[in-house]
Amino acid sequence: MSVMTETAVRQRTALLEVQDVAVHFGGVKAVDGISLEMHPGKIYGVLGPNGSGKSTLLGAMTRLTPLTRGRFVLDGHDYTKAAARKVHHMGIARTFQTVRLLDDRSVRDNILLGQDTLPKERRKEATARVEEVMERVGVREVARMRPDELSYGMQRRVEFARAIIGRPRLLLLDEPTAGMNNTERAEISELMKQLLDEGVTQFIVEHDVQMMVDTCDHLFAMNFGKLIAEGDPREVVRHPDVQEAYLGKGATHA
Ligand SMILES: Nc1ncnc2c1ncn2[C@@H]1O[C@H](COP(=O)(O)OP(=O)(O)OP(=O)(O)O)[C@@H](O)[C@H]1O
Repeated sequence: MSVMTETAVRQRTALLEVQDVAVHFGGVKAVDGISLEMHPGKIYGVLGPNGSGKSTLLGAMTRLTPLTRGRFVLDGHDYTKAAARKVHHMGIARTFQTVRLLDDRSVRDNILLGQDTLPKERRKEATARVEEVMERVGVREVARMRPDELSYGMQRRVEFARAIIGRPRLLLLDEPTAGMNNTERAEISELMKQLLDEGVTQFIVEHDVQMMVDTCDHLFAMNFGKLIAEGDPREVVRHPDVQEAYLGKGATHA
């Protein structure tokens, strides 16, 4: 048997394993038996038409949405039954498709909000980092303002800052560039690449196919709650089932 270095062992271990996950809402099979793996140091994306189950999958991964069946394993630890708060502590953070900020708190307080439940040391560390994080996502000048005084694009940046302040290992982004102009989109893509360099594995739900091809290392495609393709982004968007499901029959893209 060959002796593997520690690095080789780590590379073989998936950061996140999703095993036969299903989420049914009554008769609606929003997620219907998804199995996938994400490895450290990559940007993953999921494409799929409206209602194909992308956001539900993301909600299930963070344990905010109850599972019908399946398992989640983060770095070898099964967290299928863990509370959402615990999952956050384990290093999974997310942004939401619709901005969820508190309008009676400042931008700065909103960014720190999710840290309340962390152990004291990690909370202190997050507070010490808040200026740097605000600078990074471009909201430092509006730190004292309330979210409802900001443009939608700025509100999305605040959400992004809130998700990265705790240094997650896995960052789940639900349509991070929705409502943004091209310059802002490019800035978010750049920020994602920087985070990747710092070792933050990412999973993005996004309808912007070109951005997904440009940004992601690996794409998943969903339809009717199932995985219909995965692999190299350019190959996935050319896959006949993806073309038909997502891009419309006869469409060509990328
Ligand atoms: N809380 C819920 N109760 C009942 N049905 C739900 C619930 N959440 C989602 N669904 C249904 O589950 C299916 C998948 O929805 P989901 O929002 O996950 O899709 P999506 O791929 O993220 O869509 P979009 O691209 O429009 O955001 C849809 O049919 C939706 O109506």
